[in-house]
Amino acid sequence: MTFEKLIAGIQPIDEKKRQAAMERCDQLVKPLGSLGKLESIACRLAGIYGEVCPEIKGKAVIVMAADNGVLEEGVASAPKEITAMQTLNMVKGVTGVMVLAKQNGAQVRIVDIGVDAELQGEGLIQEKIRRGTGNIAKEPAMSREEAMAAIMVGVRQVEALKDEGVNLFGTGEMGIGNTTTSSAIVHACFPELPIASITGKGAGLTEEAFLHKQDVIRRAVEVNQVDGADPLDILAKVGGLDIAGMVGTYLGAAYYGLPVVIDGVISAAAALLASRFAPNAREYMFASHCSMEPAYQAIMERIGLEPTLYLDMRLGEGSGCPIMFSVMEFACAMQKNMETFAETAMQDDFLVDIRES
Ligand SMILES: Cc1cc2ncn([C@H]3O[C@H](COP(=O)(O)O)[C@@H](O)[C@H]3O)c2cc1C
Ligand SMILES: O=C(O)c1cccnc1
Repeated sequence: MTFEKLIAGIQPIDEKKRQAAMERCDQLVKPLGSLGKLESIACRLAGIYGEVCPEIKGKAVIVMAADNGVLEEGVASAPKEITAMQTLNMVKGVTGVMVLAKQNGAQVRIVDIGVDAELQGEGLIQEKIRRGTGNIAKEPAMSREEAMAAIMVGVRQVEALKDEGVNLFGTGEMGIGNTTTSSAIVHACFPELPIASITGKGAGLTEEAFLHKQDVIRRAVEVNQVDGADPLDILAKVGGLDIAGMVGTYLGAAYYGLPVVIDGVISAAAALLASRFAPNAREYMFASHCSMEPAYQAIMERIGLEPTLYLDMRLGEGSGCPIMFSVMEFACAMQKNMETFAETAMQDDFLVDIRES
């Protein structure tokens, strides 16, 4: 598959099916709108799957692990080795996303797309484009070709899982320093926003290092002369391999007409770029929880998505996705298993009375 074919193949969702689902939802034995976001989730899933009563058959979070060269600027409290260590912990099944996914019954695919170490582990997918990226404060993270290759890694993961029966995806990552690259992407896309308003402390930082992180984000976009209108330029110059792989997950899911869940701020930065590559891709995205990182809200407001859950989470890894999968399963159960007033064979005049009260 070529990149051009991928982008050209991303179609809008089936609006007629979404409308038909809304009609059924409005007929269910409940006051109109009373199941809130479960209703809008079920109806958008109906438009995606082309079924009035959508059904989730298989779920997977795809975790992209990579190192970020910008770490040498002192923008993160954790050392680089944590990326490799935590990737192996994922393989062992003991990290946050692994435990939450197991609880939901979702599988997790862990992809080494650019960790700066030779990793081995059962089930670890080896798709290393290069060992870590360049330091974006001084040079591009990677070449355009490398960014494109990393996107296609994500697309191929979706393709393989789809063939195994997965029809709901989640995006995850592991890469120390990637809240810096995420904020740099947001700065390149929305230069009008003050950098302080789109920068957070990531996994934890001192006040002094936090101010320095803002300066690094400013310099990264300046030094690389990023073209804010070209998503590939942004991704290659100030992004990362982890984020590029996630862009591929979004675009792949949208190409195959399947829903995909956004986790935290890094995942949201990838969603932002994916929607710049293909505006229709946004219709396949579901926001899970509201990350505590400030750039998250800035992205969501601008791409027009609303977080579903407020859990004060700021872990990343894809940890919000399995929680959202459960919410989406509840939404499908509502749509399929509740009965309509007509199905329960109530009298029409009585029905009008109670529904209008
Ligand atoms: C032990 C540990 C486990 C993590 N799991 C996810 N992250 C999260 O923190 C990193 C981003 O934050 P920053 O930009 O500040 O480095 C990413 O790896 C993200 O997944 C972790 C971070 C740490 C330290
Ligand atoms: O929102 C996130 O995903 C996040 C926040 C802080 C650190 N790592 C991830």
